[in-house]
Amino acid sequence: MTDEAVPAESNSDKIVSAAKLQPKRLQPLRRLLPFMLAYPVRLALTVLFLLISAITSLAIPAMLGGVIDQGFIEQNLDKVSQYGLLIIAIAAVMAAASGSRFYFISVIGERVIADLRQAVFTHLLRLDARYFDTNRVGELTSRLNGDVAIIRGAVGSSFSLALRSLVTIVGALTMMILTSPVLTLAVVIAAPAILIPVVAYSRRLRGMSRRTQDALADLSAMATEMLGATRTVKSFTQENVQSGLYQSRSEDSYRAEVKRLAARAVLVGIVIFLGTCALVGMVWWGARSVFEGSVTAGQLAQFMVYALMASGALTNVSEVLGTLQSVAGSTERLTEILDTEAAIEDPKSPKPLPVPSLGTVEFDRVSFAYDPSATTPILNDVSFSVAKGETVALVGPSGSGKSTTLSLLQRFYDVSEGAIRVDGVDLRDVRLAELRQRFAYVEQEPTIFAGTIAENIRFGKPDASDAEVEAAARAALVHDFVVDLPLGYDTVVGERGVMLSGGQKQRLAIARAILKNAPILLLDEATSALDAQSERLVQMALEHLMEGRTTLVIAHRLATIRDANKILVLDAGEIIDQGTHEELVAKGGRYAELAKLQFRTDETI
Ligand SMILES: Nc1ncnc2c1ncn2[C@@H]1O[C@H](COP(=O)(O)OP(=O)(O)OP(=O)(O)O)[C@@H](O)[C@H]1O
Repeated sequence: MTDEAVPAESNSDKIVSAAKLQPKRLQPLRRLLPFMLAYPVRLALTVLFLLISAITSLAIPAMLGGVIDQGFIEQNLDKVSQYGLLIIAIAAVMAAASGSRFYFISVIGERVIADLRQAVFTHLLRLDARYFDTNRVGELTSRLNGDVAIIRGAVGSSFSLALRSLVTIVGALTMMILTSPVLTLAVVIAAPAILIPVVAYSRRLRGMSRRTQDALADLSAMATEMLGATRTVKSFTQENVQSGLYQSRSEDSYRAEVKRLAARAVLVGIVIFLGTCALVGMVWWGARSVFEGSVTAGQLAQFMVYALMASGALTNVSEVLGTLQSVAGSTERLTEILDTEAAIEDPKSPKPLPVPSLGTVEFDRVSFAYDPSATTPILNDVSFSVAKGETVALVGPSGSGKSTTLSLLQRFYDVSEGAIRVDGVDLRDVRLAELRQRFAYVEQEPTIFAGTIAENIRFGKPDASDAEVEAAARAALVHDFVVDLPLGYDTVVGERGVMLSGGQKQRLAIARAILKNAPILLLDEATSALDAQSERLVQMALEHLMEGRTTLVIAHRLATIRDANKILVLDAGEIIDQGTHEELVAKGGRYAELAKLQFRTDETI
């Protein structure tokens, strides 16, 4: 009985999946069609091999009927041999066709997945900053990985199985009718007696399965969060607390799963019992027909094989439909990304920026809010201009809008009112790539990628020669520590540059900016103090970078501020004062207060 329990259990699963089916939820699958239709030859070959394999597999039971009636019953060994050879020949064709069908549909599946993944990734990179403000990166990568994996697992095999099963059902039913219309009618009438109770019961299972999945999702979200923050967990000695929390959630998931399994066990029992009753009924009815002489023994055997093929195919279809439903869900989540339009795109008729660059920046009565419905703007009526080669420092308390100013300048967001001009041209009239080529941006906490040092420096100019990379590295004082590394520029720096010190990371980011060689430098000075030696090296690297470039700097260091041609004092999104350091100090007031509190003076101590 245990041997039977295995297929019976998987059948119940399939039937449960069928019960979950809601046809309209399969609609998103249509979006996969264009990806498949892009490969018409492979698709046509798949259909061809599918038909050949289905037809040949239907021919074999017909041979079986002949073997029994003309071979076994008449005890004619020659006939058995003839049919045997025929079956072997048909099986050879069927094997070749099935293998080819599997190969072609799987290859199409892989191709579709690769194309879809690429389309989503490319599209995501084009979307604007606002999109990433409102969508969690973790969720997006999970869509890119998880949803693609779900589709990948199903597209090739499930489509193949669904097509083959549908053809088999139609073929087997036709052959059943041809073999014995009366027996077919009996089967068709008896089938609902089994299906109805099973479907009704499996509805209960549906809700349970969702609860298990929710509990599991909760568990994996917690693991991702905690494993990404092991240092914080250890530092606050929360290992045991978090482990306990994880355990209690894990137990929830376990209990939900046990409940579901118990319910499924009942379903398996129902399926085994009703299935056996049906089989006994069919054998009894078939035997009666043989005794009456309305069918031969061979025809009965043939009929039963077709009936088994049809029921196998039916359970396959139901299983596939269940799988396709989750594929539809994943497809929907991915196409949602593809359907999102970037709020910031290239203008319809772009204007060219002057060549060579004028190196000027102008904010003209700019107002801006991240949330368009907000009543108080983040920047309010901000106007200033930076001439070629000038250094302008932005200072102000936390949250006053300094980083926002640099984001707007690179057109990560569009201004709500007013205009920003670079080299005399409104940002919104310039192609995004052309605009951003004008800036070298050094972030406060520079992004270091998991590749090698050379790859990190080359990030903005992938075709730079080794000599150019080294020249930039020398200017940024990166070369000195690189030569001491065993693999030099080919040293892998680890995710987020974990193998580098804070000062080294900053110099690496400066080398990257030097190599980009853009006319306007946007600099967000690090607030965290480096030791004096590191600080001096970063300062020297920055001086190389600033040479001959227009610079807009969010300043935290007194040295930068002293050297600036102009200081803009921001407060709550407004420029409350501007001038040189000496002028502003002489005025006293807000700037002098701020300077005392905020600016790092370690270099003057
Ligand atoms: N992506 C965002 N979405 C919504 N609000 C934001 C976003 N970025 C910043 N803000 C808000 O805009 C205001 C200005 O932030 P901004 O980062 O420009 O200030 P800042 O002067 O650079 O501050 P800090 O010196 O602390 O970096 C803050 O109130 C902040 O909460």
